Amino acid sequence: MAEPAYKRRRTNQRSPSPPTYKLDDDNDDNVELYVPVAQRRQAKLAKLTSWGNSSEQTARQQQLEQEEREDEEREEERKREKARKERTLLMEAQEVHSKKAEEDSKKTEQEKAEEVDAEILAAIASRRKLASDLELAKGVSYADSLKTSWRPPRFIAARSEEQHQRLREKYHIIVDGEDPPPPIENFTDMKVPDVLVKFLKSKRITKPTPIQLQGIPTAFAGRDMIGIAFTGSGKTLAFCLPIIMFALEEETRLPYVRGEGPVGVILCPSRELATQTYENVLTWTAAMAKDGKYPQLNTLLCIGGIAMGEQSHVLNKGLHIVVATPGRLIDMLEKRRFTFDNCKYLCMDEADRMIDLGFEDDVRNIMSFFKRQRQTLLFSATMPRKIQDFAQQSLVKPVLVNVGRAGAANLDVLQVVEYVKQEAKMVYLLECLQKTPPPVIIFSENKNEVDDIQEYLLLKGVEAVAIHGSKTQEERQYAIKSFKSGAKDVMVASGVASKGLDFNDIQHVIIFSMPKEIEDYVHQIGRTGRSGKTGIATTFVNMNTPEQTLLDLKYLLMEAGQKVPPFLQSIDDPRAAQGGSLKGCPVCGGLGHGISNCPKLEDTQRRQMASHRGGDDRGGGGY
Ligand SMILES: Nc1ncnc2c1ncn2[C@@H]1O[C@H](COP(=O)(O)OP(=O)(O)OP(=O)(O)O)[C@@H](O)[C@H]1O
Repeated sequence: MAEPAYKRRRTNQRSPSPPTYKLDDDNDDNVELYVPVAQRRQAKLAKLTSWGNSSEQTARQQQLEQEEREDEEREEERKREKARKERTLLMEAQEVHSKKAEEDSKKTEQEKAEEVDAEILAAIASRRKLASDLELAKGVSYADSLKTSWRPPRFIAARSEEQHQRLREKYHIIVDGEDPPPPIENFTDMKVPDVLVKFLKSKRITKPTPIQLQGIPTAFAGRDMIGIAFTGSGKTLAFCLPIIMFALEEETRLPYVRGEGPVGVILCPSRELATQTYENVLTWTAAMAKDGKYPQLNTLLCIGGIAMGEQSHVLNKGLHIVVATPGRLIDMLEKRRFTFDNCKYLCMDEADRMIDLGFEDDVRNIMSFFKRQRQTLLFSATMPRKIQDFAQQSLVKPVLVNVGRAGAANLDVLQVVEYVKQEAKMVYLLECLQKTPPPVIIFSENKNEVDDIQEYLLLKGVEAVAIHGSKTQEERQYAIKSFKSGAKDVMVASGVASKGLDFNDIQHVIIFSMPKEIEDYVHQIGRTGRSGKTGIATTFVNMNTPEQTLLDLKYLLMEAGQKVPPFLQSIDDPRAAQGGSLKGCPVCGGLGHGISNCPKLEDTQRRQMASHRGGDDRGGGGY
């Protein structure tokens, strides 16, 4: 009687068969069960010798031995095949690895560094477009620039593109973008009203500077633009004139009444810069209204630290132009003190600084108050490639107008770099002040040091005022006013006063402590040598100045054809030893380092981390 199946299974469990192994894990259909040779031989021998006479058994024995030899050979072959397979995989892996190593070894250190730089740049380039949240959410994008009624004079429009290009080359203007408007060499041909041309002449502004010559026609034509030109080259007029002309056109067509406007807004990263731009706009609009031929335009200064009640007389009329810092502007828009329902023009001065200072979201917020397409203009003396690329994506058919390398120093400034020991700085400062007559600006990176320098100078009988971020709005205004009017000879300032401020005929800029970021240095020395005049900048460096900064400085001096002192000459660029070209940093424009060593990037990341932790680390006094 056959045993029940469950019992047989139990028996098998008690005397288990020898273990079997799969040879080929990848293919279950062809599984070949492997029984070790010794076991196979023993089983076979027992089977063959268990029957027949002795000669038959001997013959079977020999046959068995023969089979065993064949088995062994097969076994050897199987082992060799297995080893071959394993070796091939290993070798393949090794080959791939050594090929990559060979390719890597062919790359210069410079190429490897460039690859790393490109990776870092790609990682930080993931910004959102500079557009309003509504536009972003709805995917609204405009295909065409804003239409304006301005046309260049016929004789200029009739010129060929080659002729335009020759003119640009004459003034070292580089333009980029589709179908750029023509450069125009005088204000009258730009169709600027005679009264304003006369007024500008009275201020010794007779011929447009290169950025004006290409930038004003570009803005008049309604094109979005990025304008880059060195410090003191007249960017303010280039972006104020178009807004004034658009406002005039609107007001002439149908006068603005209370609650209407503005036509356009100019955004600045600091209160001081906004105040200065506002004063320029007031001067130019007043000059036009003076002879009664043109209507009076109303301009509002919208910055933190001043009571808006003071300006209620402007808000009680139709409003044409607003000059603002981001924080106060948002506040006013949210309170609906005015709206951007008919606003068509947005200009950001020192646009890169605005983004650097963390105003990117504020700018986007401001954009969301626009109800229709706007013309957007971004201006700066230093606009590194990273911000240019990012900004270009946010504009409509933009024209890039570039006069000189973004971040290059103004060639009208004689740059002198001196090695001065920390403890000798104060005394040497007095000696340095003798180089030129006043007015002189002294820059320091540190607020306490600004105060110390002012105190020291006052003790020595020098009429000095001081300005930095911890001063009250009144103190800041007093310092600027008394220095501008000539009542004070020396202004001691921290970085806040450096960018964009236009003081009359500064003879000498002394940089008491060299800023870490070379862009700041470019802006600081740029307070002299403005509107075609020459000036001197003396910079103190010593062993406290980071080598990286000194290297940036060395290259900047070389680029500007300035004297490089021996202690700077002796600093070697570690990148030079690695071969290849020494490109400027795309984040800050510094020529002495790549992106991986960028102090500005480090600083931005530090600030971002601080703001993630909840701190508001924004500087610049933009509110
Ligand atoms: N076409 C011109 N001819 C002569 N002087 C001019 C001209 N345009 C502007 N200026 C004068 O040049 C000075 C510097 O101009 P502005 O402040 O606009 O420079 P900027 O390019 O904005 O400099 P920054 O980058 O430092 O802000 C001003 O005093 C201005 O009146």
